[in-house]
This record gives sequence, C-alpha cells and structure tokens, in this order.
Amino acid sequence: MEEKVVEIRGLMKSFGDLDVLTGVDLDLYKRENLVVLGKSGSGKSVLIKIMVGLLKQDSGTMNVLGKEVSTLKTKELNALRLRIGFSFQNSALYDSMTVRENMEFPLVRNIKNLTKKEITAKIEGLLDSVGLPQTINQMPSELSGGQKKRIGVARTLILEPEIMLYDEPTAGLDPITCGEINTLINQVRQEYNTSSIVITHDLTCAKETGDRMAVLLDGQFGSIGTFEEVFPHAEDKRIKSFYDYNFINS
Ligand SMILES: Nc1ncnc2c1ncn2[C@@H]1O[C@H](COP(=O)(O)OP(=O)(O)OP(=O)(O)O)[C@@H](O)[C@H]1O
Repeated sequence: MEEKVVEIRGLMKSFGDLDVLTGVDLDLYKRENLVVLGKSGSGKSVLIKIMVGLLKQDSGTMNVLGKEVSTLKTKELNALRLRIGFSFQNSALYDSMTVRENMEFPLVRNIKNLTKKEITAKIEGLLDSVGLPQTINQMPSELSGGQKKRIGVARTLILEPEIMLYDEPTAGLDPITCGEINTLINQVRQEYNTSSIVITHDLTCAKETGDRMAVLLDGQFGSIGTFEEVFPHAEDKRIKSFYDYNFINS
C-alpha cells in the first residue's frame, strides 16, 4: 500500500444529545479512491467538515497530509485547504461568469504570479481533460447537468489538489451521464495522482470508482473493504438493504 494521506482515529462528534460520530477510524491512501456511504443524516458531511476544519471534533484525531487539523491556526488551515479540492453536489459554478471566468477565479485569487498565457494554458488543458474544450466561452445556463459537473471538477482541479472530495457526484444525472462522471473520477486519479473520497448513495458509482467502500453505521465505519467484500453477501441487515434497494430499483 502507498503512504497515508488521511488518518482518522477514534473521532467523536456530538451536537447536544445527538451523537453523530462515535469513534471513527479511517485511512485514505495516496492515489486511492475511497467511497463513503451512509444513509442521510449518518454524519458524512460532519466528517468532511472536520477534515477541512469547518467543525472541530470532541475527541480523537484527524490527520490530513501530515497535519492534525484541529490544532492548525487560520493561516495553516487555509494552506491545507488549498491542497484539498471540494467538488460540490451542485457543481457550484457562478452563473454570471463564463466557463473561462469560473475557472480563472480560484487561480487569480490563490496564485498571484501567473501570466495570462499560463492561466489560459491551464484552463484549456483542464477543459481538454474533462472533454469540454468547446465550452470555454459559454455560460453555465447553456450547459447540461453533466457538463456542469465536469466543469465543476475541472475548476476544482485547477489548483492541483492532492485530495479530491466528491460530494454526490452522480446525483440527479441519467445513467449514461453517471457513467461518464464515474469514468472522469477514475481518469482524474490517473492523470493527476489524486487521492479521493467519494460520498455517494449510488452503488453503481461506488462500484465503478471505489477501491474500497466504507459504510458509516451508527457513527462508525462498521464495514470497510472492496465492493465485493462489503456488499453482495453482507450479513448486516442495514448494508444488505442498501444493496438490495440500489440494485432492485435501478
Ligand atoms: N452544526 C450542526 N449543529 C447541529 N446539528 C448538526 C450540525 N451539523 C450536522 N448536524 C446533525 O448531524 C447529523 C449528521 O448530519 P450530516 O449533514 O453529516 O449528514 P449526512 O450523512 O451528510 O446526510 P446527507 O446524506 O443527507 O447529506 C444530522 O442529524 C444533522 O442534523
């Protein structure tokens, strides 16, 4: 196995009487695609927020790229966040900006010494990577849902993150477009050597993109392993029903 980029141990988080995370242990390895599954409200977003320092755990450790997140000062936290790319569910493009402007925005804001030529080369290179070079001057309103997701991924990649967080990457897309997004997630790892956490309810996406699955049950990762290890013969009723629901209803 490659080196670890995230190491989580004994992580606990409650809100008042609500115990959301009750002892999470999890590793993410370099160049790994790790899928995180769990029903709505199980704490997936809370986990990601602790990872990027938007929330603090009550106890336990969250080590990201060699740093304990909860101990970082604002400046160090901002530096760490630049190494993590967050691809939002709704792709988070600015509607009033063209694709080019959307992609320029994080670059100009975070990397000061690039020339116009370098910026254009980076944008064109990434649009090529996601298969949408022709959209450079289009507005988000002119793009399909799948195209917006691809541009969202390209925009996240522009700062060359070491870790990618994909939040429900296939939600709301038709099966063919879902397949294209799954291929893109795998291609991003291949081309950019990223380590990724993919949060999804879609088991086809999980199977196609994930090296390992981690299922959040009652605040802990009850089951971690390859798709074949975790799903087809699951004994835990909750995991089994997740599997049956996805494959019977798809
Ligand atoms: N800041 C907060 N204050 C109080 N409760 C919170 C806060 N953030 C999250 N929670 C609660 O923690 C629980 C887990 O929420 P979380 O958003 O992590 O779920 P999730 O697994 O991401 O769900 P979904 O799949 O619907 O996005 C929920 O019951 C939620 O109401």
